[in-house]
Parts: sequence; C-alpha cells; structure tokens
Amino acid sequence: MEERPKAPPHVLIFPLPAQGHVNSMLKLAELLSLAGIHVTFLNTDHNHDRLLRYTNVLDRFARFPGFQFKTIPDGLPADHPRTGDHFMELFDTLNSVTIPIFRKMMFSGQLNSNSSRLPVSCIIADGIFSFPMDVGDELGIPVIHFRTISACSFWVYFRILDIIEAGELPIRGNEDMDRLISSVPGMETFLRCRDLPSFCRVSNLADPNLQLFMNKTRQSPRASALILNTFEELEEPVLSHIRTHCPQIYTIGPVHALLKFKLGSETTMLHSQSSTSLFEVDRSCMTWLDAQPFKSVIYVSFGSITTMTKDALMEFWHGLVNSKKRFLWAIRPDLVDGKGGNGHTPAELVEGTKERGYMVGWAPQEEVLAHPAVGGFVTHSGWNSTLESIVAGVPMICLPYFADQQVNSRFVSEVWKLGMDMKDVCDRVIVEKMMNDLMVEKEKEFLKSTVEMSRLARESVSEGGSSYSNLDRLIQDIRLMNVGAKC
Ligand SMILES: O=c1ccn([C@@H]2O[C@H](COP(=O)(O)OP(=O)(O)O[C@H]3O[C@H](CO)[C@@H](O)[C@H](O)[C@H]3O)[C@@H](O)[C@H]2O)c(=O)[nH]1
Ligand SMILES: C[C@H]1CC[C@@H]2C(C(=O)O)=CO[C@@H](O)[C@@H]21
Repeated sequence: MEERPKAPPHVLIFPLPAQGHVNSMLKLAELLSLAGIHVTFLNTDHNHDRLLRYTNVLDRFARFPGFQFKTIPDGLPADHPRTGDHFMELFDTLNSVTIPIFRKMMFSGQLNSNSSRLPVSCIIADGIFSFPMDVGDELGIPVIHFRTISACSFWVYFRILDIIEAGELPIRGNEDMDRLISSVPGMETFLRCRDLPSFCRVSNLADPNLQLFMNKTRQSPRASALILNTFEELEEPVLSHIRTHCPQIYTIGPVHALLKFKLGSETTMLHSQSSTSLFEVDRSCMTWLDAQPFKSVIYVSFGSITTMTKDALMEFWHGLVNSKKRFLWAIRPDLVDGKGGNGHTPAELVEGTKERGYMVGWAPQEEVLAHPAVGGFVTHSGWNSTLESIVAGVPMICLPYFADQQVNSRFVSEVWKLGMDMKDVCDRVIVEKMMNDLMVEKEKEFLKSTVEMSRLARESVSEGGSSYSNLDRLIQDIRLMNVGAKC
C-alpha cells in the first residue's frame, strides 16, 4: 500500500508581547514557513490589532497555508501605556490572565482547528517565559527557548546569582558604579557595575524585577534548546560560556538579514516594508534622506519601550542641534513620560531642526540605516537596533534605557569598537561632542570595525555561513521532533 505523505511538523511560536520580541520571532516564523513547516504564531490581541493596522502581514503570510495567527489577551486595559516603567506590569497580568488561557488553549487542542495540520509538535517560546516549559513537560511537547536579546546580555543575566553570591551586588551608590565585576567569566576586564542590566541598580536584592530576570534566565537550561538572534563571529567567546549550561544553541542571527537573504530576489515591495511594525511607519523621511549628502545624517531612535522625561529630551535635543549635524529623529508620540519641563520649545531648537533635521513618529528603520546618507545612529541599544546597525555598517552612539541595553552598549563601545557609550552622561555638552566624534574626529577609527563586522554579519547569513547553516540544523531538528504530540 502506498504510504500517505506525512504532514509537516507544527510549531507554536509565542513571543513576549513587545515590538523587539515580535520582530525577530515573526521573522523566524516566516523562515520556518518558507521551509514548509506549519506555524501557529500566538500574538496578544493588543499587538495583533496593531500589526494588522500597520502592516501587510496577512498578505505576506497568505502564501503559507500552514501558517495561522492565534491571539490571546495580555490582561492589560486597552489604554495601558505598555512603555517605560509601566512595561513590567505586563508580567503581573501575564501570570493572572494569559497563562491560564494559554494552558486551556494547549490542553483543549484548539490550535489544531485545521485537519491538515498536525498537533503542535514543538513550542518555540520567548526565553523570558518559563510557563511553556511546564505545559510542554505535561503534554510531552519539546520547548525551545528563543531569547531575543544578545548572547552577552543573556550571559550576564545568567550570572547574576553568582555576582550576588560573590558579594559584588548590591552597588554601593554612585561612586561604586565604575567598579569591575569579576563574576562573569570572559568579562572580568571591562564589565563595570554601570554596565550591568538596569535591574541590578537596586539596593534590595529581593527586588521583584531583579529576581524575575535572574530566575527566568536560569530556567533556559530546562528547554530542549536555545535560539539566539546573534552570529558566532560576533559573540563566539560568550557563546562558548553559555554552551556549558545550554549545549544545544542555534545562533541564527541577524534574523532580519537571514530572512532577507532567503527571500533574495523575491524581495518585492511586499517585503521591503517592515512587516512587523506595531506603529504607523512614516516613509516621508526616505524622500528627505534622498536629498542629503553621503553619510551626513545622524539617525536617532530609542526603540519601542523607552520613555524620557521632558528635561532629558530637551538636554539631548540641545546637544543634537548644537552639534550642527543633520539628523533624522524617530520620536514616538509616547516617548515623553510627561514629567518636568514646561510645554515651551526654545526657538533655537525649532530653527535648528527646521534647518538640518527631520522628525517622524516611527521610521522604516532597516531602510533608513541602509540609506547612503546615514552616517551614524544614536540608539537605545535594543538588540534589534544594534544588529540592524551592524548589518548596515553604521557606527553607534549608545544611550541605553533599561534591561539588556546597558550590557549591549558596553560591548558596542569596548569590545566590538563599533561606537561610543553615552550611558549615564547624557548632557548637551557631551551629546554635542559625541556627535562630532562619531561623524568627524573618530569617523575613520570606526569605519574599519563597522565595515568588517558588517561583512561578517552578511557572510553568516549567506549560503554556507554559520547562521544560515544553523537555521538548516534547527529545521532538521524540528522535523525530527514531529512525533504527534497530545495537544
Ligand atoms: O522608528 C522606528 C524605531 C524602531 N523600529 C524597529 O523597532 C525595532 C526595535 O527593536 P529593539 O531595537 O530591539 O528595541 P525595543 O523595541 O526597545 O526592544 C525590546 O526588545 C529587545 C529584544 O529583546 C531588547 O533588546 C530591548 O532592550 C527591548 O526594549 C527594530 O527592529 C527597529 O528597526 C522601526 O522600525 N522604526
Ligand atoms: C522588559 C523586558 C522583560 C524581558 C525582556 C527582555 C529580555 O531580557 O528578554 C529585554 O528587554 C525587554 O524587551 C523585556
């Protein structure tokens, strides 16, 4: 009797509901779909509405009959800001609302609505989530962690307990910030207290956020494997330390570049626009960029979660304008957290911006960074932004806000030599000086390292490159997991 061809494996992908996480995990969903794997992408209702509103994502995935979106509540009220200090409130409602619904969803088999789709045979869950592993254990479904941050920040999080046990935390005030930390193997010579994740800046070691990051990261060895959006050539020394705890690692980054490479000539207008944006993209800045000289513009963006006081924003803006450099600033309408300042914008800022600047609420960032007019990037050091800058070969000025960003910015400046770190020193004089250093004084210094790292990044996602091959290995291993789970 002729054997019926077996249906492809079915992977459930569940990101933390934040732009920086949805980005890389949706790109992985597309890569797996291209390989013929069936994918269910679980979005929160809130983010799904925004994704549908601002992208062509449905058109883009329509060609994959095995792909489906499912949604789940995040438990927060619709008008909750989901930014700044408020972001961590999400973890309370994930616990009280989302997790019970997720369990029900998994145990009831609701995800298998289509008879041509096998039951979920593998869960790829955000690496900050541990509950999918509990569900996976109960249902006999392997869970792979996808941690969307850098390997270097993952390793620092992983070692927080060791840092505490060595008596290196808590930090003892401002004068203690430049003390070197010795309990993170591989980073003894450059990691200072100020470079630890922001959640370490507490006097009480029982602080819930510190505990959350520390404990969740320590759960990753429970997963069948760990996916990281990085590439071997960038983070090899750190990766070898992580492998002593999590031996099965797939480095498949930069994922945005890997997807672009895989799509190749298929990259039509359908794909050229960022398809993962939770904000309305204003493309008018591309026309403005077209009119600017080669490498003359500093692009400024602080990602999707950062907030700033009005005073901090004014200080930064003054420095930017005083530098006399051209700039494009993606300034989210909810960037300012409302405290401080008086509504008045000084005339010199209005004038300077009119003369040399352009502002949008949300830019097509990958395209902006690839534009020949862009010569520098002021970034909050979110990991996607850092990777996008590396691929584009654009040097960075880092102004980290929270979490992994403090670690990333130290690596950008001190280890990879791809830019400068402005953490904790952002006044108008420093801003002006750093803009000049980046674009003029140190331009040549950074050119060599940015060109070389960009080459390595592109090589890693090309045929035969490390990330390209690791994706193939991941796909093969997912196929081997296809053993009909109970869900
Ligand atoms: O105007 C803009 C601004 C940003 N982006 C895109 O938005 C993403 C932002 O991602 P990221 O740079 O990682 O920043 P966050 O949105 O802040 O990401 C969160 O998630 C990241 C991945 O876990 C973490 O590294 C960050 O610290 C965390 O804040 C990038 O792909 C950008 O290209 C745009 O398209 N247009
Ligand atoms: C606010 C943070 C919670 C976890 C996420 C994260 C991570 O370490 O995985 C980094 O920054 C933010 O995106 C998230």
